Amino acid sequence: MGPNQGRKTRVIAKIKGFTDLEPEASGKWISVHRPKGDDSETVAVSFGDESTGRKESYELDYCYNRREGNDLIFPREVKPLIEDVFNGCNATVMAYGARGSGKTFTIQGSEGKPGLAVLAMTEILSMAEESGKLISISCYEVLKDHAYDLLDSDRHEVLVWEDVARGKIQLKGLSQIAVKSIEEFQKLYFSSQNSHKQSQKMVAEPQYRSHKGLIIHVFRGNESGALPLGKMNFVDLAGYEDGRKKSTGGVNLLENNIINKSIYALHNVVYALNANESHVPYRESKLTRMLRDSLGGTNKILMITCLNSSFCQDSLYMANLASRTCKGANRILPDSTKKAKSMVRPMVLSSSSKSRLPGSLSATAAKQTGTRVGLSGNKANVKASTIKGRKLFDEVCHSTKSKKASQKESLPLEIISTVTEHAMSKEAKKSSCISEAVESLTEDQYPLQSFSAEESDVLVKTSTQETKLLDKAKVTDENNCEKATPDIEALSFDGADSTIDKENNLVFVNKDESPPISARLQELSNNLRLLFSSTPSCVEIQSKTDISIDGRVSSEILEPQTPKTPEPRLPAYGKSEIVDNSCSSWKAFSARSSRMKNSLVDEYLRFLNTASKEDLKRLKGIGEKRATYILELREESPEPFKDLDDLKEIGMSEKQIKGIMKKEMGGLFN
Ligand SMILES: Nc1ncnc2c1ncn2[C@@H]1O[C@H](COP(=O)(O)OP(=O)(O)OP(=O)(O)O)[C@@H](O)[C@H]1O
Repeated sequence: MGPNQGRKTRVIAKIKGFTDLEPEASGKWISVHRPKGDDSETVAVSFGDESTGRKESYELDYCYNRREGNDLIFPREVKPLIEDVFNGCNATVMAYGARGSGKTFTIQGSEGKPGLAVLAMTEILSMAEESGKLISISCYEVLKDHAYDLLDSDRHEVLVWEDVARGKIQLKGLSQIAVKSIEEFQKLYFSSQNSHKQSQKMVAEPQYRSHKGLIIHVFRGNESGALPLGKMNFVDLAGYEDGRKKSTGGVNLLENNIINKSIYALHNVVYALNANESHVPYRESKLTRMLRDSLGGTNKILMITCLNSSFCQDSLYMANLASRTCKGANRILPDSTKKAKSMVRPMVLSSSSKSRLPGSLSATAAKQTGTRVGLSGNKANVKASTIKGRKLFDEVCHSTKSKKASQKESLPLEIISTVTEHAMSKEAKKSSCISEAVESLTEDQYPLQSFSAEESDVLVKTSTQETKLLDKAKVTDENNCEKATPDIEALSFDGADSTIDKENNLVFVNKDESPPISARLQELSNNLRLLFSSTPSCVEIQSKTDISIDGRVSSEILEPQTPKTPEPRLPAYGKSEIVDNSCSSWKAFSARSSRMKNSLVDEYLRFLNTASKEDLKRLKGIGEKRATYILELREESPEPFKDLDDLKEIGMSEKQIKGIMKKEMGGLFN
């Protein structure tokens, strides 16, 4: 590694090697200037736009050119991280970039050209053999902010549980398989990454893209009692694509926005860590939540910006992003920032003084990046890059920072791994497997009463056992998410539409003060009455947006209305429904009761998002500690509870919520 060896994060780039489709001549638009050759502390990556003659430069820690492959990147960048892992740290190597920029080639590699993960595993296995360590792997995929286990043939969903009090992350339901040889690893790894078996959700998406992650766990001890030592993450992020392009190659725009948002979220986290900010916005995406215990503290991060070798506007955006993230490392680079102006602006490569990034966050991000981490050479902007508490890309303004959040970051993080039985090939099954589930608490073991104020010190289900490696048996985690998911899904929102709904809901959040609980209950009561009113069964029931936050129900809803011919519409919970005139009473009843259920869930979540601490404590199952934690979460994000899944953040299961709601709301029917 170069002179930045001591740094927590290194942001480098790799220009994709030429392929048959991209002849050498096409690579002139991008060049690298390394002032001190291989030992350069920083390098400048320049992009020339042949049509306008403009040139833009971005400063990064290093950049590998087209001819420098993984065999060179590995010993310089990745091998030192492996040593850290064997010394008890976690390390994360991430490749991101435009679509087709060589991310998979860099991380995974191809036949005969091993990627960084494969080279790392070869080294790790050899070090493990020498030092008597045990190795296992997990593979996952993050699709639309949901994680799935890639070592499981059903690709069940993986849940991320955080024990904030103890600083632990639990990837609930993620399989681990022990590996002893590189052949064994390659078989598992490649089949998990490249298999066309998809979860049901994925099948519904013809051109889905996802982030793919590999975790290499290193254990000390022996097979009858191993303890986690460190882990190494490799993440191949989904390809970036400007969401505002006219043609996105058939890619779903919403999906694209989610992907871009999570790429920004990752950079925000790395920037905040580099800048030693007191608040690190891990909660902005599933991926950053999953990686949380590998990113903070003394853990190491290597970010690899993959750049297309021929002209690609999206690669420019990525280089810009990388350069900004690089600046989080307490460095101010006035010269290079003066150079970079407008080339990163989408569509138009000219004259604005403020650099903008496209995508879902563009409106806000453009405004904020202009003033926060400017690349325009404006001194104030350069200064802004070192201001603590600021972010590169910020969708919502975070008004206050929680001191407690910073305390949380400093807590020791341990790995709690959950092992599920997997259904891999016979060969895979032969390999010995991490066998003992760390814990197998079921929801039933956490009765509602256990979350009283006095006993709420356990915020999430946590392990009381150490992860152990056993030689043969594989034990199923009875509490894996396969069991939990159907219930959750029954009440959760459709991913795509709920995003829109959630954003709209922000309008209704009263941030200034929490209405009295009586008003809130009145509002719930109105909702319930509405749902139980004698409206003819085939008349559309108004969506919740017709009910105002102050508890009044619009007269338009209460007044009896002439039954209309129903039309397709987008109700509060995202799915387009038509109430058919010919529907049976049972269907009508089911539709209503499911709306009622959704309405209650929504009201409950809204209450958690807005109520005062005192009011929160009045809810069953909340208590002092949980109420305090909820307020902390609200400081980090104005609306932390968007769906039932988010309640796991405060250690509440769906079953508990339903029970609580039954108790809270039951009185309204009396
Ligand atoms: N350094 C390289 N040398 C030669 N060929 C490469 C190199 N990097 C990538 N390629 C080739 O370019 C193509 C795209 O690469 P790859 O699939 O790694 O891109 P990607 O960024 O992962 O794409 P996506 O965004 O679709 O996931 C592949 O055919 C790959 O073999």
